Amino acid sequence: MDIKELEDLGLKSIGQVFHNLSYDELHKHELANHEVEATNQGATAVDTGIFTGRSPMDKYFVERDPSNKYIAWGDVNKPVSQDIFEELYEVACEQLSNKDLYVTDVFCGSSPASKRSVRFVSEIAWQSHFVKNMFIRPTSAELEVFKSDFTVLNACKTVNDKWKEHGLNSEVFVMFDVERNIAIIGGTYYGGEMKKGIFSMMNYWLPLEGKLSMHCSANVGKDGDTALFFGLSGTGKTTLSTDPNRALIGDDEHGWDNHGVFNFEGGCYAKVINLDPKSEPEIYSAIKKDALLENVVTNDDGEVDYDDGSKTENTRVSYPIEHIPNHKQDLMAGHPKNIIFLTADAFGVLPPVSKLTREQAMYYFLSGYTAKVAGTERGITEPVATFSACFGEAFLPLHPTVYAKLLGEKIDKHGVNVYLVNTGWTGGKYGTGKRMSIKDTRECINSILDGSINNCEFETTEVFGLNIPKTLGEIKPSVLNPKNAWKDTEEFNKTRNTLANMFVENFHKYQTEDSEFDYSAAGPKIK
Ligand SMILES: Nc1ncnc2c1ncn2[C@@H]1O[C@H](COP(=O)(O)OP(=O)(O)O)[C@@H](O)[C@H]1O
Ligand SMILES: C=C(OP(=O)(O)O)C(=O)O
Ligand SMILES: [Mn+2]
Repeated sequence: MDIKELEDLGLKSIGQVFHNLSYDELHKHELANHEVEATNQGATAVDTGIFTGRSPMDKYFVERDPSNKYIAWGDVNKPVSQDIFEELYEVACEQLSNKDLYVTDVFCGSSPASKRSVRFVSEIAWQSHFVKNMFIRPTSAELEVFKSDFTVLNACKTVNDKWKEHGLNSEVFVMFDVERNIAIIGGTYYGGEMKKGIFSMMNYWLPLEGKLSMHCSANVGKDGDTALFFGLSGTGKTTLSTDPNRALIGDDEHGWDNHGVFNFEGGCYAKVINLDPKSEPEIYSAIKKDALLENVVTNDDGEVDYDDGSKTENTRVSYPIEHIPNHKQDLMAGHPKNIIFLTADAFGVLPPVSKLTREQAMYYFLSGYTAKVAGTERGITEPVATFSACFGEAFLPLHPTVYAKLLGEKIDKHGVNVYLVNTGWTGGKYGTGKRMSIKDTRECINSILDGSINNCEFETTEVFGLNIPKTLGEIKPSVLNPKNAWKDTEEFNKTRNTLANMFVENFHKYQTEDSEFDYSAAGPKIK
C-alpha cells in the first residue's frame, strides 16, 4: 500500500505495514507476537485483556454546531468537543507511530448500493483477524481499487490520562467523527468496539438515505421466505438464526431497503458459555481453523472448557460466515415474511410465543425489552429489566422513532407478521423457574416460519393482552400460558404487575402531546 495514506492520517515513522494479511499470515503473527493460544479444535484463543465486553459509557460522537444535527444526543450518544477529540486523535496517532501496523480493509454491507468501505489500523494481529472474520472480505480485485469511506485508528494500548480534566467517563475512549469519517479507540482491546462501532455508523448513514438498519439476525427458508430476529444481547439472535433448515443471512446486523434485506457483516460472533454441541451443533462445528475464540479457558492439551466462565460469562467466538455450511452466499434476501422479537424475560411473565397486532409490534419495538439476571453474587436472584429502544438503542445515533417509522412503513407495505418470543424464564422468575429450552423455543419459531401457528386456537392474556396459542405441537399447554406455568398464581400476578408497571413507566417518553408514536394503548393495562 501507499504509505502516504497512513502518513496523511497523521502517523509518523511507520514501521512495517502488514496490509490485508491472509488468515495463515495473521495466524503466524498472532503466534509470533504471543497474542493467542492454539486450541485442539483448530481455532486460536485470545484473551482480550481488562475488557471482555464493550464500554458503552465511553462512547462519544464529535459535536459540531450546526452540523450533525441528526444525532439524538443523550446518555447513549454523548457529545465530545472537537478540541478534546483533536487532542485524543494525537494521542492515538502517537501510539500508532513508530510501530509495525496491521491495516485491514473490509466492507460493511453486502448490498452494493449501501455498502461502506472501512479501514482498520491496529498494532495487534488478532484485532486484524477479528475484523477480517466479522466484516465482508473484499476480493483481491476489490482490494486493488479499495478506497476507504471510514477509518478506525485502534490505539487500544494507550489511554486518556486527562479524562477527568476533559470531563469524560474514564480513561477509555471510543470516539466517532461522522463528518471526518474517522473513529479513534483507546484504553480497551475489546474487538466488539470495532464491530458495533461501525454498526453505529451504518445506523447513522442508512436511515438518512431512507433505508432501515436493524439490530437483528436473518435467515431464509427454501421457499425464499425471509425471517428477521430482533433482540438485545443474549436473547438468541445468533443461536436461533443458525438453523440447518434455513440459509443464514447474518446473525446480528442488517439493512432493509426497497429490494429486501442484506447483512452488514461477513461473519458471526457467537457466545460460547456452556456451549452444548448437541443443541448448537452448527456453532460448535464453526469453531475450527480461522475462528477466533475470546476469553475461554483451555487446558494444557488445548482443550476448551466451555463451561468455565471464570474470565467472563461473555466468552465468544468470531468466525467467517462460510463456517456455517448453510449460509446465503450473497448475504441478501427478499422482504421478510415474518419478524420475531426475541426477549429473554427473566421475570418469567411473557409467554413463549405471542402474535402481535400492528400496534403491539410498534409498542414492543419501541420498548425493546429484555431482562438480565442480576450480578454473580450468591443469593441475589432478582432479575433486572432492560428497555433499549428498537432492541439496540446503544447503537442508534438517531432518535428511535426514526427507525420505528421506517419499520412500521415496511411492515405495512409488505404485510409482515410480527411475533414476540420469550427465550427466557418460565414457571417462575430467575431463581425459581427455569430457562425455556432451545428445543421448545425452536418449536415455537418453526410453527411461525412454516405457518402452522395460524391453525392454532388463540387466547388473550390478562394485563399484557397478548394473543397466544392454546396448544402448540409438543409444547406443554401449561408452558404456553405463563400463568399456568407458575405454581403460585398470586406470585405470578404480583410479578406480572411489577413488569407491566415497568413497561408503562418506560413508555411515558413516547406519550408526548400529539406524538404519532404513542402506542401506549397497545401496552399492558394493570387492572
Ligand atoms: N431458549 C433459548 N433460546 C435461545 N438461546 C438460548 C435459549 N436457552 C439458552 N440459550 C442460550 O442463550 C444464549 C443466546 O445468545 P445469542 O444467541 O448469542 O444471543 P444474541 O445473538 O441475541 O446476543 C446462547 O448462549 C444460548 O445457548
Ligand atoms: C456482539 C455483540 O452483540 P450480541 O451480544 O448481540 O451478539 C455486542 O453487543 O458486543
Ligand atoms: Mn449475537
